[in-house]
Amino acid sequence: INNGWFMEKNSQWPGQAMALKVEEILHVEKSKFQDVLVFQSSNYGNVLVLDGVIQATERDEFSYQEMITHLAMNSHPNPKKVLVIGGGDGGVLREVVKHECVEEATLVDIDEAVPRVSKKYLPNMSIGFEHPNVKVHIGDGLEFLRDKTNQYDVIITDSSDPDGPAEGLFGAEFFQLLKNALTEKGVFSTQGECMWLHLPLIKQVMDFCKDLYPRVEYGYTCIPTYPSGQIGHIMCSKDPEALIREPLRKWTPEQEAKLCRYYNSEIHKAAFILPQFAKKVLYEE
Ligand SMILES: NCCCN[C@H]1CC[C@H](N)CC1
Repeated sequence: INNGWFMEKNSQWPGQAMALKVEEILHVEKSKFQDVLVFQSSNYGNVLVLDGVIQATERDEFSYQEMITHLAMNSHPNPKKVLVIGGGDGGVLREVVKHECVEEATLVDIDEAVPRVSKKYLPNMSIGFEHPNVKVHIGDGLEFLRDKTNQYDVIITDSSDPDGPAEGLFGAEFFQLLKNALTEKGVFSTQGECMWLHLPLIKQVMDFCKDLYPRVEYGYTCIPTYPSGQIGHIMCSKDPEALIREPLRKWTPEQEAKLCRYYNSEIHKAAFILPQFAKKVLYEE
């Protein structure tokens, strides 16, 4: 932070940087896995930063949390058991429990510091931990999955970037373990990175998913404070009949208005309409 500005300079997005004006630094710590920073920004509320990378701001986090969750949840006929890998700030859990069919939502995050810091500085996200059907497990998502078979209807991998503790969540082994852990019509969504910055990585992940799943899609959302203002979700289903690109389940417009600030059944479909440069790389035969 210099002369009152935080700048998200990082080798994963060379030559560019998101900058946010800092009102007050609220928390600085080195956890077992990463540097943790929380600051109050002038115009985006409180901001959570891990290893110098913006993870969530109070002003725009809903875009990412709603889309990574509801694109998957509304692509499953009746999701009762849900697993969240990463997501230690609680935002995805907050979205998962909006679906009344959910009987159990388990969250696995490797770093106990993230839920702890989120509960203190991001109350509108950590509210996700308060639901009675929620269980939290601190540990490595990859290890957690090793002995799970046919257990989860939806798995959401809300990770940081591959450069850091989340590295294993972008590898081929992880997607095989996900497949074992999912039930017959299981659906997963991942933090699928940005089409302006990571197209080769997205292509690589989708290609090894295509060997494992009959349905593989990339859907995206707009979010001002993530690099290049856009982030996607790689979504797969074990059900060859699954649509994914259109919601299988819908709330009424009234429910949508009450429950969501970003997601609705129309933008569910729009999320999978890609610009030519991305469609060509990700879906070329
Ligand atoms: N719930 C926290 C979201 C983590 N996902 C982010 C996606 C964009 C990345 N540059 C940083 C992590």
